[in-house]
Amino acid sequence: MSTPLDSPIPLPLPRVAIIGAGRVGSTLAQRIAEKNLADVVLLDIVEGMPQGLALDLLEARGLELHNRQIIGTNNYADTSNSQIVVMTAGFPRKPGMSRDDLLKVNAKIVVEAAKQAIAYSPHAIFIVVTNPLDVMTYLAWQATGIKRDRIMGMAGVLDSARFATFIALELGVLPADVKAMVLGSHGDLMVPLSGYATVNGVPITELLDPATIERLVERTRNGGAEIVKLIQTGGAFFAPASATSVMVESILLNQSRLLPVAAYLQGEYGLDDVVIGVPCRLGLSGIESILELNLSESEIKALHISAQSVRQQIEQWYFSSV
Ligand SMILES: NC(=O)c1ccc[n+]([C@@H]2O[C@H](COP(=O)([O-])OP(=O)(O)OC[C@H]3O[C@@H](n4cnc5c(N)ncnc54)[C@H](O)[C@@H]3O)[C@@H](O)[C@H]2O)c1
Ligand SMILES: O=C(O)C[C@H](O)C(=O)O
Repeated sequence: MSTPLDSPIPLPLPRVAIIGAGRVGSTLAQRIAEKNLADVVLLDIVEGMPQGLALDLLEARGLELHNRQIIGTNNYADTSNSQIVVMTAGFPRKPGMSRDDLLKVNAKIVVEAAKQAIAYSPHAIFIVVTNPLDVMTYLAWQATGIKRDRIMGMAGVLDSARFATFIALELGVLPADVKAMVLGSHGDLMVPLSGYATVNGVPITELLDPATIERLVERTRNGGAEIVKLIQTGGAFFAPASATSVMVESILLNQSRLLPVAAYLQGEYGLDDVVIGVPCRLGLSGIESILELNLSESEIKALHISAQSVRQQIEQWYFSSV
C-alpha cells in the first residue's frame, strides 16, 4: 500500500520565459538549461526560429548531461506560469548608434510584450535586458503594474564583469579574483566605483596608478560600443547572457546575492521615480533589499547625473507617445 511518503507530489519545475529568441535570448536559454536552473520557454515573433533553436538545444541535452525542457514558441500561452520572464525582445544597436537611439523602436516592443507576458505569468519576476536598459525597465514596470521588487534590469552585473575583466587583464590575475561594482545607468554615464574594486580584498588603488584606473574605467564605459564596433551586425551576447543567468540563478536558488541591478527607486540615494543601477540583494521574492552605500560626493553627483539622463528619456518617450 502506498503512503504519502512513497509517492510524493512532484514539485513543479521552475520555468523561465525568455521573450526574444535572438542572440542574447538564445544564449541565455542555453546557459539556464546547461546550468540546470529551470525549464525554458523561448518566444519570438519570427515563426519557426524559436522552435528551431529549442530543438537544437534539446538535441544537446544528452551531451551536456541535463534534462531540462526547452520549448520554442510564438504563442504567449506557452509561457504560462513562468517564475521569471526575461525581456530580450527588441533591436540591438549598430556601429555609430547610442543605446538611447533604440528608445522609440524598442519601447513599443517591450511595452506590448511585457503586457502579454504578465497576462500569462501574473506572479513572475521580470528581468529586462532590452536597451536602452533603464528606460525599458521603467516602461515594463509601468506596463505590467507589478510591485517594484519584482522588476529589474540587467546591466550592472555585465558592466561590473567588464570592469573586473579589464582589471584582471591589466594585472595578469585570475578574473575570478577580481570583484568590481558599477552603478548608474547602462550608458556613457555609468558609475564604476573604483574604490570598491578589489583583487581578493586588496583595493585596486593599492595596485594600479590613478591614470591606469581611469583608462580601465573609460574602457568599461565604452565596453558595449567596443564590441558593437567589432561585430558590426549587433552587440555583445555571451557576457550579457552570463550576467543575466547569474541574476536568474540568485533568484531561483534564493541565493540572496548582492548584485548591481537596475531598480525602481523610491528615495534611495536621494532619487525618486526612476530606474537606475544600485546594489540589490536578489532572492526568491525578487529584489529583497536595496543597499545604500556610503558614496563620495562625486560618486553621488555622478549617480544623479546618470539618473537625470534616464528621466529625460522617460519624459521624451511619454511626450512623443501622447
Ligand atoms: N542590458 C544589457 O546589458 C544588454 C546586453 C546585450 C544586449 N542588450 C539588448 O538586448 C536586446 C536584444 O539583443 P540581441 O543581441 O539578442 O538582439 P537580436 O536582434 O539578436 O534579438 C532580438 C530578438 O527580438 C525579437 N523580437 C523583436 N520584436 C519582438 C516582439 N515584439 N516580440 C518578441 N520578440 C521580438 C527579434 O525577432 C529578435 O529575434 C537589444 O535591445 C540589445 O541592445 C542589452
Ligand atoms: O552595447 C550594446 O548596445 C549592447 C549592450 O548594452 C552591451 O553593453 O553590450
